[in-house]
Amino acid sequence: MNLPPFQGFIRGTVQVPGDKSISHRSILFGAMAKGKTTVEGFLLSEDCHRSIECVRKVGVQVDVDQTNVTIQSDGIESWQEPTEILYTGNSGTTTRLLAGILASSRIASVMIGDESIQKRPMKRVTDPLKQMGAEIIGRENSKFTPLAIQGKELSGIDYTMPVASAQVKSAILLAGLRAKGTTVVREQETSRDHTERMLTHFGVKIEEQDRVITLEGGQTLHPAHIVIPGDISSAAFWLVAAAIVPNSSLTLENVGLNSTRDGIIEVLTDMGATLDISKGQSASHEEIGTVTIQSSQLTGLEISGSLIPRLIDEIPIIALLATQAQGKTVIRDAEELKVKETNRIDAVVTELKKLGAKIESTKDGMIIEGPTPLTGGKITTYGDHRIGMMGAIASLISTDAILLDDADCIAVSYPTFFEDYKLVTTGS
Ligand SMILES: O=C(O)C1=C[C@@H](OP(=O)(O)O)[C@@H](O)[C@H](O)C1
Ligand SMILES: C=C(OP(=O)(O)O)C(=O)O
Repeated sequence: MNLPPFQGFIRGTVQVPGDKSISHRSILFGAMAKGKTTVEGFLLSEDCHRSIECVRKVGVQVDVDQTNVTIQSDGIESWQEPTEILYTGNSGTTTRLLAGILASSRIASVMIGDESIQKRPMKRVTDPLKQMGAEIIGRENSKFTPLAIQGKELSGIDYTMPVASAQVKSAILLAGLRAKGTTVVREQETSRDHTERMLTHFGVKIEEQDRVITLEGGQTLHPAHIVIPGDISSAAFWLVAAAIVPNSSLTLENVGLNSTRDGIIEVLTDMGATLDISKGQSASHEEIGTVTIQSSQLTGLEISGSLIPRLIDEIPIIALLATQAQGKTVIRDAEELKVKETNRIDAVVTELKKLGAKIESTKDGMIIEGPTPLTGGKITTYGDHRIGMMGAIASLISTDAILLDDADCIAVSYPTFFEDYKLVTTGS
């Protein structure tokens, strides 16, 4: 896709599509509950379709009507053994959360994903699940998919997380729900807590104190109605666009503002962006609000430690933001980027360098010097939606056209991205 250089400013009001993390959970938890779960504001992206297809294969009925979804299930105890392999595509969230759920079910199943998923680490979930008694076989001693899982009764676990990962935390908690005894997950850094919030919404008793999450086994989920907020990880692309294109002003409505996900707001504020945030009423245990941003002078800063999990998926677009900030931006403690859809440290540094950015990789992040005017060029996405969107936003400030080798991958999380691109650049 060829994106010509842009000469105007960013303006208008955008409602980004539903949150991807919460959309996955609505399907998976709805499939575990006995009865009818209804969802509003569902994200109709490729990754979320993978979650829907997987639960359909175990006998759960899912009806999609635009962004309204109905899940009708007889409960996880009635899941049927799938005759086909469960295909999780590009979705780490589907693969890892489902691994925990299937391990505690009573059915045998096999899961496989696309080329990228086949390279992503699974031992981080298979190890603790096996400690709970799970029967899992996977490539290279359960390091990678395909994973073959024979569901059975598990025992609770007291597990200290070696990495900040909501997918690992969720897999253990979901397995713990049907296990004997208590499951305790201890986090060193807080990762997104959508699972804990949504389990509460489904009537599960779960406690969190000082990064220690505890639940008793033998609990069932009660069907619920879920309202999904706009995805702050999608909103981040427009927030950055408005921050770096001179004379811009943009409003994002109905954005999820969960405090375990709002690191991008903190970074923009600390860099000197002009932001106005009004929090609305929470829906389905998640905070929601409206964010307005205006372009302004930006200054580089350090991003590290507990802030990293709060903005892990936003680092590609934050790197682009940092190319336009005065001084140095240092991103540390972000090794996890190496095991996403692609190695996002290498991908971001290689691709932004092609556009003339002053950016270097480090062992756990990157260092960016700004402000630097960006040229056009050919961006390789590596099939990674977030690299694709970073490239598209770069075209809003580049002097020449940006050529994206594969814009289709953006549909993994944001299928209507280019409609909103047109909206914010043309006003309609
Ligand atoms: O739980 C989730 O919905 C997610 C958790 C994060 O992954 P990790 O758990 O690997 O950190 C994030 O990068 C991913 O996009 C979605
Ligand atoms: C890493 C991501 O998702 P997942 O882990 O679900 O593939 C992402 O959306 O950036």
